[in-house]
Amino acid sequence: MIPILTAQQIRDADQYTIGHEPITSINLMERASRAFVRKFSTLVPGGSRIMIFCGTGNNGGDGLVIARVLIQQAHDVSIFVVGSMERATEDFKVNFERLSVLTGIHQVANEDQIPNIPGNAVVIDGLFGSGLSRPVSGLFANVIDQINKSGAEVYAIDISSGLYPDQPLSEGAVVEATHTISFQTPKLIFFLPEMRKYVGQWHVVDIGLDEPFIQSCETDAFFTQARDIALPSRSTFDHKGSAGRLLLIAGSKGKMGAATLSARAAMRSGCGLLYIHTPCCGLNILQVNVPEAMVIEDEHTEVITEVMPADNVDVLAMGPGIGTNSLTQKALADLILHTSEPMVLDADALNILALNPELLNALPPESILTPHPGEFARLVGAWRSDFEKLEKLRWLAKTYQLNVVLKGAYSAVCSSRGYLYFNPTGNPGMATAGSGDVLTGIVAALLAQGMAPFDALRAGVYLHGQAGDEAAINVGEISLMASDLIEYLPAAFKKLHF
Ligand SMILES: NC(=O)C1=CN([C@@H]2O[C@H](COP(=O)(O)OP(=O)(O)OC[C@H]3O[C@@H](n4cnc5c(N)ncnc54)[C@H](OP(=O)(O)O)[C@@H]3O)[C@@H](O)[C@H]2O)[C@@H](O)CC1
Ligand SMILES: [K+]
Repeated sequence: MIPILTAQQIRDADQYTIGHEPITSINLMERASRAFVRKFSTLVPGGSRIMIFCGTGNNGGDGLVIARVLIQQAHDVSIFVVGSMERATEDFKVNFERLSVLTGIHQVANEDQIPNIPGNAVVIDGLFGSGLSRPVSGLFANVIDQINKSGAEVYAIDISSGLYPDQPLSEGAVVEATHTISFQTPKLIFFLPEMRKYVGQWHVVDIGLDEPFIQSCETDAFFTQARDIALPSRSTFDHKGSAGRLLLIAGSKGKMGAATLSARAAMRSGCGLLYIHTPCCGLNILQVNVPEAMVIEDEHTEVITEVMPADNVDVLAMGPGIGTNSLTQKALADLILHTSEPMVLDADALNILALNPELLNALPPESILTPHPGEFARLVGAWRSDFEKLEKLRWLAKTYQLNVVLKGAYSAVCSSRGYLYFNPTGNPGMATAGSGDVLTGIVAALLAQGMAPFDALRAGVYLHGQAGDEAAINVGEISLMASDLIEYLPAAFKKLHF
């Protein structure tokens, strides 16, 4: 996993690397900027007119190095330095001298000197990086306004000017980048939907900061990588009873599709034995659609009214398609009170929890919740910013000792200790009916096979997204539907067994 560092930790990593590699700070700037150019060159067609805007801090210093390297590669480059040279950093000054030998540098000291930016130009934004200390206003804001209005493609160096790596949106001007080429580690804001407009598509380039130092930084947020995902192992002497016995409590009249999707996803995820508790109306549907499962009928024809834990199952999962009938509410409450092992709750089970919040206290510790943003809001109330949303996620997980995933782009998986792991897989095509039911089946099956609850959740979210990515390659994001996720689960599992 990749630790997500604060602005201060990034500065510390820079300083540590300078002192211990050792490398001079001017050479580290050179190395970072050359890494930027290597990535930039893969994204921008040759022959583009490139306009580089620099502040006089080290982000601007990077801009000057990038200008020099691009000029040496025969690109058409114009450079604009905004703000006072008196405040320039040492490394900026050295690179200013080096560049001056090769080309003229435009100074922008007032509004009249802001250049016209054609829509077909490529802008490189080096106004501010991680050293931003206040909202951007005045001349800098005017320059940013021109950049945003121009319609040109914008490549931010390290981070869009006006954004803090680890804080909510400031009130000042912010560059709306189409791409951000960031140094060494992704920044927290890259994972937040409200920042998308400013960050654009992000890329991280290795600038050789000290890896042991980065790994030793204390943080509670990470970006999950494939190598972090463990899977249950099968041994020669396994039989269906030892490969995980799951009781899925799902379905109600008109919502048997949710039960079917969950059940099939569980079987595709290695569940050894699957029981499905469902209202009588679901019997035939499930027997036909999931012949691998054993179906237990509720007394009621249309909704679930009573279900208890049984000795012959390892894990309980409840929610897909169950509705929120008062009889089902009571069934869930009774089940929770009689269960001591971690269970998986999704969909209407979460809505029932929101209607009866006292049940949260009774949930077995380490249970797993898989809300989408609507269900999450019902559980914790509305939020004003994505930062507040993450705080609420941590609060829910820590207060009730739960493992919770907040589904969406970069689904945030939170452990009961409040550690956040952003998931790298998945695509917008997965925002489709039944997608969540598939996730429930995958996670419950992994849990039933003996994985620790947090590991099962993180792996399930990763595999679900990977199946979505495999499906999207073949059917496209628009046509993608939840049953495709199940079809492509084998490919997702195979990919992890490299
Ligand atoms: N450290 C390293 O070795 C490496 C660093 N690298 C690069 O350096 C970047 C960080 O550089 P940095 O720390 O110099 O800060 P940067 O963002 O350029 O600007 C600071 C200047 O802006 C000013 N200022 C701030 N806010 C303002 C506002 N709203 N309006 C107006 N002014 C404002 C601020 O003023 P002050 O707050 O001091 O008053 C100060 O003068 C980093 O993102 C990466 O690109 C790489 O080369 C790798 C090696
Ligand atoms: K920048």
